[in-house]
Amino acid sequence: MALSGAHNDREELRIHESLDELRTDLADYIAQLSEAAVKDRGVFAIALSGGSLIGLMGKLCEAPYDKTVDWAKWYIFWADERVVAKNHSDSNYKLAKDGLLSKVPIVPSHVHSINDSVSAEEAADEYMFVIRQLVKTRMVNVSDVSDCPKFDLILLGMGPDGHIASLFPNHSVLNETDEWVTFITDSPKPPPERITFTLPVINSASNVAMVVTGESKAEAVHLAIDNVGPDCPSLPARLVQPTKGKSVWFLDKPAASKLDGLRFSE
Ligand SMILES: O=C1O[C@H](COP(=O)(O)O)[C@@H](O)[C@H](O)[C@H]1O
Repeated sequence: MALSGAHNDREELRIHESLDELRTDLADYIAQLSEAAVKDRGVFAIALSGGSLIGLMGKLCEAPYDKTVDWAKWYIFWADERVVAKNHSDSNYKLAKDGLLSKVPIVPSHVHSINDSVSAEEAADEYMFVIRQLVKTRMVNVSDVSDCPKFDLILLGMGPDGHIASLFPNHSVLNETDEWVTFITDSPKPPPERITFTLPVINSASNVAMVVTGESKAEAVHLAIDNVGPDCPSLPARLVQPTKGKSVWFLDKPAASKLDGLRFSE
């Protein structure tokens, strides 16, 4: 690892020499959290995002993880989803199914994707209902601070504009505090209709991982982590601050290249 450190006892920064090294560290991290949650509660409730994240999780399909992870105990959700058919190339579900879920022995009934045959608003409402039922049975834990679901792990990517899940900069969706899951119909990044976990749910998780690679994201990483400028408080990535949980940034060197105080020797 090029560098590993902590801003405070709840926020960790892991900067990797190579994507291969990042992939291995990410797989180790997820496997360890899965093992701990299964030991503690008998299940592991994990929420995925779309985009580059799924490719970076690829090592989980390989030895030793394919055999050592207790896949039957995984309950899978999406922190955000595009409102398109499940077989559409824009679907975050399809991305995860093709790249991960079809390659490991996940229980199909534990995979909680959105209803793709209703409107964005209805899909968000239905998804919240599904999560509510699983909170009642404690398949998903509940936060004692916010009464929100407390996922064991929420995995987030970040766009070059600093968006996470489908929470975009300066969008009114950032102010949603009543709902666990909400919808937008005007995403600046296509496709326009999406559903997304809200900030209170993300910040209620036990663990949040932000997995970000590439130079195009270096400026947003700098703004989010170095907390620069009071004028950009609505940068979504900056608003990820788990109330009681822990957050870890997984970065490669290009994504970390604009962080204050970091100079890498080649
Ligand atoms: O649209 C989305 O973008 C973000 C970031 O994607 P990336 O390809 O730049 O990593 C992703 O995290 C989110 O789930 C997705 O819907």
